[in-house]
Amino acid sequence: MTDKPIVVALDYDNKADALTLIDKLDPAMCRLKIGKEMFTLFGPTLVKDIHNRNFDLFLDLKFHDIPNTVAKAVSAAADLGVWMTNVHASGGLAMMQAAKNALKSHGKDAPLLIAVTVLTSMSDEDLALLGINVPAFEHVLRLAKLTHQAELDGVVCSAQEAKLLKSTFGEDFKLVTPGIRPAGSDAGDQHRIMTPPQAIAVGSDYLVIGRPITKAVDPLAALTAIHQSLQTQV
Ligand SMILES: O=c1ccn([C@@H]2O[C@H](COP(=O)(O)O)[C@@H](O)[C@H]2O)c(=O)[nH]1
Repeated sequence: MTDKPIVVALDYDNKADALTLIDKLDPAMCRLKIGKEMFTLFGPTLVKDIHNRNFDLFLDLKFHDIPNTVAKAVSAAADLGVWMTNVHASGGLAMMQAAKNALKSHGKDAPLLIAVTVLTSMSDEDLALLGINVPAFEHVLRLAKLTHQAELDGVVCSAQEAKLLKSTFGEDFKLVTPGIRPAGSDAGDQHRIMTPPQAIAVGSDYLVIGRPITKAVDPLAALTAIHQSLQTQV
């Protein structure tokens, strides 16, 4: 199992609430993620606040635009010193290659760069509405192949595709899996889900977990329970 596989997704509209939770967490137990909501509301200052608390930060902005624009956005994310950032694989090979090239000048300080395949909220039926008439796992595999060809560090996928992707691309290709739900917890808008121990067992490197922790009555207890459920299976 990867060192510190849990990435807590902070989707708050209130910075004080987010910092209250962060101040209860231990950077030795988890990494953090902020996405479009928190970055739009609180910007690079929030990134600094999180870095000052010694957490690795995944800046989940899922860039998807023309290659030149995405390259500049990824470079700006790298300038913030984040641990990981991402683009949409659907932006295509040239876009992903431009993003990767933009990180060359950051050398060893470059963040991990991964690409979103098929959002974990999407089912086969949702894909069919877009004219994609193959099961989600096939489209994930197709986009992961493109991502691998562009020499990115890995993909965002669901844990349901993890076994297939690990056996196809090998151990070094990182699998970052949202749609993680402890047994009995509410799936919400997520479709392709798996429990934390199952996700690790099938090859997920990083488990992105939001509401099962942040909406719990006791978020620290929820995180600790998930952390312990992973330790017992090592
Ligand atoms: O395919 C994807 C890509 C990103 N996400 C993000 O992960 C978290 C999941 O939060 P939960 O509350 O655990 O559902 C959220 O920030 C999404 O933007 C994803 O879910 N699926």
